[in-house]
Amino acid sequence: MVQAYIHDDNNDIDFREAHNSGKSVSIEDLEKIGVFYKYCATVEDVDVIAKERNYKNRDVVNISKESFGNENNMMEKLNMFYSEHLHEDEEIRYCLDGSGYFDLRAQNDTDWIRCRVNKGDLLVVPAGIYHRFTLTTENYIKALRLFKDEPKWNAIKRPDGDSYQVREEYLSQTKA
Ligand SMILES: CSCCC(=O)C(=O)O
Ligand SMILES: [Fe+2]
Repeated sequence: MVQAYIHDDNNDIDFREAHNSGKSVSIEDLEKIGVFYKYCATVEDVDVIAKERNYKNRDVVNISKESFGNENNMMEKLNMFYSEHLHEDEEIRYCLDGSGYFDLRAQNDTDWIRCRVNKGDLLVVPAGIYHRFTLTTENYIKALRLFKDEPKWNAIKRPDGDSYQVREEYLSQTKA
């Protein structure tokens, strides 16, 4: 089950630590910022949602020291995922094993909402939301990435994303 809360914004400790401020965030609050969450016990459960939401393609990513050869290569990748960005498509991730944190900008565009995903958690991050990703201190995730069309990963960093239509559409759909 996803665990969501306001990030403590303490940049003095590793971004893979929990950073739990103690202010919890509900699934309903996640829905208000356009995020879809569902616990799926099996990949067959994911297939049902993929059919409903017309996700036609998928691949698997494995992020760990072993999959990137060494700690430095892994950290380089983590630093890329951790820089605030948005996508023009949904970011659809199902945790097959391990764990990770998806940080999502709250409606106030100031707080980070941290979502910890573990095995079985399906999270859909909407197009146009600023977000970032990191591993937990477990340093390992294996995730299914689903796509509406061809698999692609095009991250648009802040503030470049501000001028994108998908950003304006996201803001108009989720304004408080
Ligand atoms: C677990 S996939 C890594 C996260 C990602 O693809 C992203 O933040 O865009
Ligand atoms: Fe992303």
